[in-house]
Amino acid sequence: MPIKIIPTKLKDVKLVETEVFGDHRGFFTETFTRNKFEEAGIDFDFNQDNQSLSTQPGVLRGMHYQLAPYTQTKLVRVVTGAVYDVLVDMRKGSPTYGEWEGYLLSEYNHRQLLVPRGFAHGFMTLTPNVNFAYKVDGYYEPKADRGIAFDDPEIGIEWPMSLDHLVMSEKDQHHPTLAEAENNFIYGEI
Ligand SMILES: Cc1cn([C@H]2C[C@H](O)[C@@H](COP(=O)(O)OP(=O)(O)O[C@H]3O[C@H](C)C(=O)[C@H](O)[C@H]3O)O2)c(=O)[nH]c1=O
Repeated sequence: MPIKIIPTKLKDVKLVETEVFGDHRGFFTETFTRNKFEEAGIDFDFNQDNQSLSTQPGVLRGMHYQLAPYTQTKLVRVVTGAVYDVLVDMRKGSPTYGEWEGYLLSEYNHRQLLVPRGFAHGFMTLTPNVNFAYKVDGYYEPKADRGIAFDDPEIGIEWPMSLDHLVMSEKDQHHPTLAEAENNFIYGEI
């Protein structure tokens, strides 16, 4: 079965579903198969694999990106648990610049999300013990690591849980707004 691609409201952002083989033991799925993904139009030279564990519901990581030339395409998925995954289009000139969209990714729907370069990415955990795994096609570069505020009123992300008791890193509590943020993304040039 070919990879199923589900388009989204945001330009160039895709949800991805691979074939899941369930049986009395559980399930098997190929989470990444280069030729099948290429046939589906997802052709990136992933060079780093990441995993994070978030132990509680209400952990919010984001909204992160790396400045050019250290931008990253990300292929993200949830191994255990469930998250509300959110993207913001930061590409100046994009038809969806400044817009956001959220996606339910979980161990149950097996959905993956392709995050193009030039998007801020974050997620809120909906369950305990969320193992979040993702591939990137650009190495981590601390000097290019940036973020925008998860609660930027001009973006207006509608998170599914109360913002009163979030579990966040110190840096994620103090990002600038999109309007204030350092941003060198030009649509069509990254
Ligand atoms: C991202 C990254 C981090 N680190 C180190 C840096 C820190 O000492 C530690 C935790 O990093 P951070 O707090 O940035 O981790 P997250 O909050 O999960 O950030 C990630 O989560 C959001 C949702 C993303 O989309 C990004 O991939 C990434 O920013 O891992 C590395 O050594 N390599 C890396 O590639």
